[in-house]
Amino acid sequence: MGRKFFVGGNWKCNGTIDQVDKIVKTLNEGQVPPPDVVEVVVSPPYVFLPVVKSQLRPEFQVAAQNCWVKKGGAFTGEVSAEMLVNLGVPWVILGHSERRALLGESNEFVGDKVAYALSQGLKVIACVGETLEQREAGSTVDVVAAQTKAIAEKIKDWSNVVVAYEPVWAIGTGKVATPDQAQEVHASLRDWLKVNVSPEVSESTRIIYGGSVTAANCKELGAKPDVDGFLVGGASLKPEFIDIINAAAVKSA
Ligand SMILES: O=C(CO)COP(=O)(O)O
Repeated sequence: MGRKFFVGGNWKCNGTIDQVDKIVKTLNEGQVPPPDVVEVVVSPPYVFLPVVKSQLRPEFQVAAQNCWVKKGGAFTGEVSAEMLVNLGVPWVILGHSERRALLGESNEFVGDKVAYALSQGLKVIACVGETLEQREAGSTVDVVAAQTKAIAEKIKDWSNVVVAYEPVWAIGTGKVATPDQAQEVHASLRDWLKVNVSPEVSESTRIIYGGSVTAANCKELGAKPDVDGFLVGGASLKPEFIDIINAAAVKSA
């Protein structure tokens, strides 16, 4: 079995209820390939999760953008994995570079979060990626390997994990990685999984690309053999997200 194409929309900290209604309407009306060809997951801010989940076409799923590292309790401002499960939210994005950089989430903390979320039955989109300085210093492969290792040390079962390679310099900048740059890192991540986890996990785990993905660049990126889909930021708030979902056709063609 091949890896099913995966398209995630990370809305980040954006939207009003009126805008959310509009985006959901656009998603619900869009022509997209069937669910056996592409898995679509949209990630609104927490406060909009219930309304999006209740209004979204049933074959699209929702994800939270974060969750707490362990069981809920006296952790003001946090949302626990248990709460997401309780609301029927199947997915969570963890380790996004904005949280790593702005909120100081370390590799180890992200590994703990991934392990806890999986233990509660959530599926995880785990983000890795290098900064511009790290790329220029030639350490891209080492950086993403270290981020992946911190997760691999804490989990055994990868079947509910999607890895999102999101180079920090490409996020929100309009500076997309070239298809070859993306393929190179995706292949190195897949090789890392093969050597350090197992050939089966390497073969079956989806590695998706994020960073300035648009309708204009998604087909070329998605055609690369180790690019199994996308995690889309800015363009996931726009009608072009439907075109990006349709890039799944490059794999099923
Ligand atoms: O961070 C991202 C998705 O998680 C990518 O954001 P942009 O698509 O806006 O560059």
